[in-house]
Amino acid sequence: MTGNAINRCVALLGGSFDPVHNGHVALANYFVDLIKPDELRIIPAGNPWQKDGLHASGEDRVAMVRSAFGGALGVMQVPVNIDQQEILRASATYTIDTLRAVRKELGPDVSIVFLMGADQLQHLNTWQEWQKLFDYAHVCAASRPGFAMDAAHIPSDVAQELNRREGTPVQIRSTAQGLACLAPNLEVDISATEIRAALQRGERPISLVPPGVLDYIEQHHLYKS
Ligand SMILES: Nc1ncnc2c1ncn2[C@@H]1O[C@H](COP(=O)(O)OP(=O)(O)OP(=O)(O)O)[C@@H](O)[C@H]1O
Ligand SMILES: O=C(O)c1ccc[n+]([C@@H]2O[C@H](COP(=O)([O-])O)[C@@H](O)[C@H]2O)c1
Repeated sequence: MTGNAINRCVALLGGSFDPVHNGHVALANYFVDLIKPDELRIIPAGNPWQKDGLHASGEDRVAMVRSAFGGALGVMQVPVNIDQQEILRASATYTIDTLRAVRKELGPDVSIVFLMGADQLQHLNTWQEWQKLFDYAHVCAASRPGFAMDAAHIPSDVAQELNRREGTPVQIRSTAQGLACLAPNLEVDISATEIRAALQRGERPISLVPPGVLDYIEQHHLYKS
C-alpha cells in the first residue's frame, strides 16, 4: 500500500470474451455496485496461454465487447473503456505485464482493481508471478456456479494470501493496491464454452448473450465450426 492520497479507482476486467456474455456483464456490474470505481476497463486477452486457443479473432472479440458494454454510461453505471493492449502484444498474455503497464500509465495515486470469477481464483497460483499482482493492483473475485471459493477449493497459498490481504470495498477504493476481496453472492450460470456449443448446434442463445452480441455473431458467421 502507498501513503498517497488516492484520487481515482479503476476496475479492470480481463478475459478471453470468446464470446462476451451476460455472465461477464453481471460480474462487472456486481463489482461496479460494490466498489464504485470511476472507470471500468475491459481487457480482451491476446493470447490466453492457459486456454486451448481462441475461436474468434481479436477484432471480432473487441467488437462484441464494445457491443456488450457500450461506451460511456451505456449498460454500466460507470464509463467503460476497452483496452486493447493485450491483443496488440504478440507474446503470451500475462496479467502481470498488463498491471505493470496500467500502473505505469495511471501512476501511484489511483486504486486499480483486477476482477475475476471463482474459476480463475481456484488456480490463481498458476498465473505468471501471481504474488506480484498485488504489488500493482487489488484483486477481487466473485463466485460462479460450479466453482466454490471456500478453503477446500482454493489452493492453500492463495487462501493465505487472500486472508492476509482481505479488504473492504471502502479500503479498496481508498488504497492503490495490495488488497483482496471475495464476493460470494454472484450466481450466473453462463460460460462462453456453453454458448459456443449452442451456436454449433444451430441454437440461438438469446438468454445468454446481449442481443447486439448475438446479432454480431450471426452476421459474421462466428462459432459455426
Ligand atoms: N458466469 C460467470 N460468473 C462469474 N465470473 C465469470 C463468469 N463467466 C466468466 N467469468 C469470469 O470472467 C473472466 C473472463 O472469462 P472468460 O472470457 O474466460 O469466459 P468463460 O465463460 O469462463 O470462457 P470459457 O467457457 O471459454 O472458458 C474470468 O475471470 C472468469 O472467471
Ligand atoms: O497472467 C497469467 O498467467 C494468467 C493466467 C490465466 C488467466 N489470466 C487472465 O485472467 C483473465 C481471465 O482469463 P480467461 O482464460 O478466463 O479468459 C484474462 O485477463 C487472462 O489474461 C492470466
